[in-house]
Amino acid sequence: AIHQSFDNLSPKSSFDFVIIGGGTAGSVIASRLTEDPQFKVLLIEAGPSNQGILDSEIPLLLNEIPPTFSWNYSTTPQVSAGGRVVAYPRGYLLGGSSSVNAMYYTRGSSSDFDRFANFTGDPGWSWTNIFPYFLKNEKWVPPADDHNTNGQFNPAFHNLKGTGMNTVSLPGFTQEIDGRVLQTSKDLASEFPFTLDYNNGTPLGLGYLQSTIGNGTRSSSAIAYLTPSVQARPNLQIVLNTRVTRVLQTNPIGGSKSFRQVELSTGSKLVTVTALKEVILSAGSINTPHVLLNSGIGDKDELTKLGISPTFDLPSVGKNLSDHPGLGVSYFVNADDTLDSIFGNATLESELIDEWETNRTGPMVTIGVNHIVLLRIPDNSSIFKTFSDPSSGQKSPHFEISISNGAVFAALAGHFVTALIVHLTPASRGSVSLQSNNPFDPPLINPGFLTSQFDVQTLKEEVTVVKRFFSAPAWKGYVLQPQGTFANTTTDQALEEFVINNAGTSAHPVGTASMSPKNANFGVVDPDLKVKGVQGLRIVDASVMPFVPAAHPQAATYVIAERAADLIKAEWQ
Ligand SMILES: Cc1cc2nc3c(=O)[nH]c(=O)nc-3n(C[C@H](O)[C@H](O)[C@H](O)COP(=O)(O)OP(=O)(O)OC[C@H]3O[C@@H](n4cnc5c(N)ncnc54)[C@H](O)[C@@H]3O)c2cc1C
Repeated sequence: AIHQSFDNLSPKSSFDFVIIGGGTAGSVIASRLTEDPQFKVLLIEAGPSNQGILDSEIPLLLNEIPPTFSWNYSTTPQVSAGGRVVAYPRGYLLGGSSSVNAMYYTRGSSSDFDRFANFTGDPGWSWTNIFPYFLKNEKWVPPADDHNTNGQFNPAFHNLKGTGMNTVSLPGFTQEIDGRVLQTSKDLASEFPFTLDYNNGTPLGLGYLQSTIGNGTRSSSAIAYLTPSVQARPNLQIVLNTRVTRVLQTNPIGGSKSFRQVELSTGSKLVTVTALKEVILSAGSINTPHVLLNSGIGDKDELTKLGISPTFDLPSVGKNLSDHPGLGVSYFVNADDTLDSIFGNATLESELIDEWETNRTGPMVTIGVNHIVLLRIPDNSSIFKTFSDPSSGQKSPHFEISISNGAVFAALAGHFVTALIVHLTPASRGSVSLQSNNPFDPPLINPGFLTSQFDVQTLKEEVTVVKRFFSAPAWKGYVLQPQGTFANTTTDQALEEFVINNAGTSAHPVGTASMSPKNANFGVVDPDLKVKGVQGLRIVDASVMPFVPAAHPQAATYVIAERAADLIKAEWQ
């Protein structure tokens, strides 16, 4: 059942597992654990339901999702990025960030997962062992326009059997620029070669975007895993609009501290609920360390300074924040049929929403990006004379370029083509910390953007690669002058200033409750995702990744959650 408030829950209820956060990972865990009727599960979500939010359902309207469904965080001033305070979106509703994200489905490279395995000493995280979980999560479906997809993906790497959960598809609406994008992979084949499927473990080249979209509609963790039949399970209770403030100590087990109790706010008062088996913290890369630190689990000296009694000294909590800095550059184009026409014209937008509601067709069924390019900085680049390569391997990209038929991610007057750069291998690291001992105060989020010169120098190089992309013959007569301050990036210094003044978040934070080897004196969780040194508390969300993968991280989050569900079931069944 779904409850709008904690007060609606029967006071007699008892739970084997209490999951904090009904987001991307938390919804997977709730769904998988309650497949076993013997497990009673409580899922607590701070935000409201995901139902009936049109801007969340319609892919192209992702930027119009109201701020009521975000935690509305922002960063601390980013000293190496012009002192700017950067908005930091996080989903605040059932499905979490999967209900508000941009729906890119990118798994990362095989070496990203092999690095997880080597770093943690657990072969279970390797690409080979994780691959079945991609197929367990993914439900490959035809695109919204049902076009022939031969030559646009490799079926060998996907689950076409209908047994998966999360719908994934190719773009269901052709953009006017698609032919030019594909022609660029021929015009400049050595730099931008076509790849049939970037989700095959070696994501290098220009390929068709795969998205978590089915029938022209967003697929989120809530939609895919908390279906009406899952919600109807007698062993699952979902409580919305309920914020967890802390995890509390329960009786020690085998001489170790135990944290099986959850403190939450009903809106008017703080109450507790205790798990018989485990508390699973799935509040995401920002709020998971926030809950831990408020609970006294973190660096004991830092907590003491804030007036919080340390309950367990774990200095790595909130450290190692890794995010992909990104930026967009646009060119004016010699056309008037770009996506910009839609956003400047309320009548047209509403007609296209009507088309979407009636047929699930038209431009609303995509995110406005049909192709992405995944590339490495060449080995002989002078950058590597100064910096070591932070990528996970030779077949793993350093950056991604998405090509969009408009300035879809910015409100600009005119007609544009846009390249969105995601710098996939940041060397900078940041942190999540507390500003006070009040659990309702937002955390201090410092991604440390551009604190490593590697990130500045590679982003400069990445912008230069975009310029080469649009210099291909395919764009002749179509691409006009660069838009805004991008037009001024004709000198090295101006390019550097452009990067420093424009790089922002791709909303991909990970690493703040990182896995580490079982007996390591750093890290937050063991490879089985149990919090180090304590009992009854596990973390399952993007925060456990020790390195940010060379990909938008929802696919990695899904497979981590799928494997975690198996680990938890194996332990308690
Ligand atoms: C705007 C945006 C665009 C993105 N685009 C993409 C993309 O295109 N492709 C991609 O792969 N990735 C994308 N990402 C990243 C991806 O969505 C996340 O990495 C992933 O969803 C994280 O999953 P999670 O389970 O760790 O956290 P979340 O999905 O954020 O879940 C955390 C949940 O916990 C709840 N919660 C937090 N604190 C508490 C508390 N104290 N009490 C109760 N509940 C709490 C939250 O409300 C939320 O529902 C994007 C993210 C954002 C925000």
